[in-house]
Amino acid sequence: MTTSPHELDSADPLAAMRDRFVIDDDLVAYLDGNSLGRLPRATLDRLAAFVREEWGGRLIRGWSEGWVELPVTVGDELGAALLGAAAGQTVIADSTSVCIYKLLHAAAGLRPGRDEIVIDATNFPTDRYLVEAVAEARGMTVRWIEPDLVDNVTADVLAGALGDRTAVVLLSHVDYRSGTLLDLPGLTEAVHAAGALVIWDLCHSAGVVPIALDASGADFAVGCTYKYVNAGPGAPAYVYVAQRHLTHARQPIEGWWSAADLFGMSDTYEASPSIRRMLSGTPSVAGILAVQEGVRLIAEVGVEAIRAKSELMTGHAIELLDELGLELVTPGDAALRGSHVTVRHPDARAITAQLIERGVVPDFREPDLIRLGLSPLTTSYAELAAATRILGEVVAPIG
Ligand SMILES: Cc1ncc(COP(=O)(O)O)c(C=O)c1O
Ligand SMILES: Nc1c(O)cccc1C(=O)C[C@H](N)C(=O)O
Repeated sequence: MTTSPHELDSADPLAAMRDRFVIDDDLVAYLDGNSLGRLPRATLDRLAAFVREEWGGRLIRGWSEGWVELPVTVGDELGAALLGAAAGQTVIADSTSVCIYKLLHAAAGLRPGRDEIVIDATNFPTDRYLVEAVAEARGMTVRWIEPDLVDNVTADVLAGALGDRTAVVLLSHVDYRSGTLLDLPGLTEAVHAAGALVIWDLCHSAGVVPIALDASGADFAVGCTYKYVNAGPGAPAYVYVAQRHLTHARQPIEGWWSAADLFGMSDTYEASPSIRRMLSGTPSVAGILAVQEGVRLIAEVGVEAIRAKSELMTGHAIELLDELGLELVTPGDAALRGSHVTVRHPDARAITAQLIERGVVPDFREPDLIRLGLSPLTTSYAELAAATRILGEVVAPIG
């Protein structure tokens, strides 16, 4: 006999976390937490208090009462809870795209004499566009890897692209379409063996997949906070720079916030010796506070527990989708996938529109993919069951 969604929710050790989020929408199922996570109740209170008391009450004094340090203190919290990063290597800043731009320049600058940037053709558009832009600006060449969408960047595929011209490799830890999880330690080692540096885009893995950047010897990493970190639309991103690169890495938007003495108003620029050198201008205090609340919720239960639920839930989703006879483009092996599951269907766009009409929110990705994001802190088995039941009703007449 199959286990009911109610029984699965009752047995879920993270089920109570759902109550820590605002869930007052009219949806049957929200399966898009991998694009925009739900609003934590703590964030609602924290931001209201910040606006009223800190901004409203303290005004400019807030900068010397803690705001200036926030990018680094919250960066350290995020690094410790989500990235396996010791303090002093992670900072909250800008958007993922801007941070990727900074890191590509910084990494390329550390490998003078090498003129290739390697990236896979399946990577997220902003990553691909920025690699092209930075390569052009620096007179470098883009070396494209063309992996299979499901297998994605394996050691073999990457090996064929690396050589003594490789300066930098940019990889996404979890593929935004297939959900394939790459071997971060293994691929990092392969890049290093070629004498190159690696930048990891952790957008679709941080908060749902345990990550050990320090232990893996990763050079650089970047990611957004509005997905599994639940920090809200447009919340700032984070940048990780391994300690050993900190004093040498130079980024291209050096402003007063990356300078050694922020309020020194010096005539000449001297980069901060700390991770602050990755900042540029005034950060969004409200945005960083939202990141802090999201990180604290994850830290409370730990990424390992989140991953355990994610593996079970994505496995359960795959079973339900298999029963509907749908084609999956997500690895069947839990060790090889992140926390979203993707279906390929020629009518994916129309199906997604019908699902949304019936209160089920997944997302559609060009050209024929429907992505179901399972966010372990907020997604219930009841939601997943309702979504797949409705999906079955929608696809049945189409075939
Ligand atoms: C893998 C990946 N990288 C980068 C981004 C874009 O980052 P942003 O728009 O926050 O700069 C996203 C999602 O939007 C993404 O999924
Ligand atoms: N960042 C987004 C946005 O500003 C608008 C709509 C969606 C997004 C997303 O995050 C998309 C997401 N990265 C994806 O994997 O497709």
